[in-house]
Amino acid sequence: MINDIKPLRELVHVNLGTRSYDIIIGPDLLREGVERINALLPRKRVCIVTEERVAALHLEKLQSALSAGGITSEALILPPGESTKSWPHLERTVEWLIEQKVERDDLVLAFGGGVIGDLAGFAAAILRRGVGFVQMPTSLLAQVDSAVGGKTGINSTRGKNLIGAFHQPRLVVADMDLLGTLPPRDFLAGYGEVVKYGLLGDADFFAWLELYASSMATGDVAARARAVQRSCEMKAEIVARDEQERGDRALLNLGHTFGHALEAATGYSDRLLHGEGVAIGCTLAFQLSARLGLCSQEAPSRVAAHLRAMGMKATLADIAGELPDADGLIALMGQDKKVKDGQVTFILARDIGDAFVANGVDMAQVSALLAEELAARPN
Ligand SMILES: NC(=O)c1ccc[n+]([C@@H]2O[C@H](COP(=O)([O-])OP(=O)(O)OC[C@H]3O[C@@H](n4cnc5c(N)ncnc54)[C@H](O)[C@@H]3O)[C@@H](O)[C@H]2O)c1
Ligand SMILES: O=C(O)C(=O)C[C@@H](O)[C@H](O)[C@H](O)COP(=O)(O)O
Ligand SMILES: [Zn+2]
Repeated sequence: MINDIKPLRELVHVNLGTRSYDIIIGPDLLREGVERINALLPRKRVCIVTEERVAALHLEKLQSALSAGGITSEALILPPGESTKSWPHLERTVEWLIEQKVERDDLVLAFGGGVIGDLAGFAAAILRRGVGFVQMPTSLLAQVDSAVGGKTGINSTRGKNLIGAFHQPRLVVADMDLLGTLPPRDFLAGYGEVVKYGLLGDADFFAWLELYASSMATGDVAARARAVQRSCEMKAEIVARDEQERGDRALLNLGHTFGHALEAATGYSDRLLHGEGVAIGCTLAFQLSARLGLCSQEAPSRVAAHLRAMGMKATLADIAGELPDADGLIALMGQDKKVKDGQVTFILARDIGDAFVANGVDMAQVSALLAEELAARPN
């Protein structure tokens, strides 16, 4: 049984030439994390960017460990939530880092979920035309996805992550112990991105998740560590071959063409978390693939069944409140970063574990699918 296995410390390398770095994964990583940060620092001082919920639970311990390792630290504590990924908080963060006289050889420490990682990473990318940063992800979503690969940025009211830069971290420290305090809804939202990896490129991993993901949700640290490791391996491999999404890095966007439109439609609010939008978006991507005759009818049913078994949102019917009509959702997709020549790009699938990047998709089929799914929502 997976839950009898003590999780070990694992290491995944992101191979990007001079911008290469390690992801360390495991329980009880504070000491090793601090040692590795120390090795990267010419002067023994870091500026931590974090947010209120994470700070209340974990900041003191982090600062004590840094201090025990001979590193002084200052912390900026921002409000939690998606709305922090915005111009005002970016400005506040950059100005604070300037006030702290952060130099190019210093490190900014992003200590939080995907919101803090994306915002602090972007602040580091633009400050003095680029200072170094380290990701210490505290949510499942950030450990399996956002802390890795160097996509940093903030949202525009017109679309998700529309302002940003590619800026790779120098190190990622994914300490499993931090996940112990994550609320169940946020854990499951992060799980949406884990499922995505199985669906896009590893059918065996998806089958493993069908067996073990429920024990992950109830606290099985070994199962969590394995899922984080496999997700990071897959992301590292894709990012190493296409760092700036000129080609098949877009596979990591499975579920996101729909998901980002749904997040915009729900105002980047608690109505729909990013990972929840991705999970629903994955079901829609498989439904569209089946409708286009690319995969079997069973594939989307299997995706939705697994999400439901995990207690997750699986279809548009699971989003409470008003949604735009099909044309409205398609209009929101028009701001997607994968749009080429005015045409929306989708990530579709031939089967579970076999996704591909699809251009020139018949938008009448997309519209018909969305109209059917919207009509199936309870009034
Ligand atoms: N850059 C990328 O490649 C990439 C990839 C995926 C997602 N993202 C972005 O990541 C964001 C979503 O990330 P997220 O789900 O981590 O959201 P988040 O940062 O808002 O964290 C989710 C919630 O969990 C809380 N939290 C975080 N760690 C905690 C802990 N250890 N204990 C208790 N509470 C904790 C936060 O306060 C928040 O309420 C979105 O903005 C999304 O666009 C970026
Ligand atoms: O790293 C990537 O590449 C991804 O697409 C990962 C996604 O999970 C993530 O949500 C990313 O921020 C979306 O990228 P975007 O370019 O569509 O904003
Ligand atoms: Zn995502």
